[in-house]
Amino acid sequence: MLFKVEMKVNLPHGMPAEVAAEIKAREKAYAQELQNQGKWRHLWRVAGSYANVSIFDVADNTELQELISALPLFPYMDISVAPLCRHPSSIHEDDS
Ligand SMILES: O=C(O)CC1=CCC(=O)O1
Repeated sequence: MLFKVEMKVNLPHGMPAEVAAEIKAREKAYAQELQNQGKWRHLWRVAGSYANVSIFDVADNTELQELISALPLFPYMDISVAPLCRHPSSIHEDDS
């Protein structure tokens, strides 16, 4: 199942820089692991914002919840999720 996931990062202003850097490093490693597994298909920065738009390819809602809630930045993000299905006008046969 494909899901569009929008994540907006809101780190506390008082968070020490080294703590933020350590969380971001763990976030990057985890995100790249999921991309290598094919579960995090797209990861795009929203220009001008500390936010991303992502496409996840997972078995079901439960797997998505497990993956997202394990993100190191999870406590500091506003996240919205939308399920996707194939558009009838799409020419890309792998859109499923
Ligand atoms: O910077 C972000 O948008 C949050 C994030 C998600 C995966 C990652 O490496 O950073």
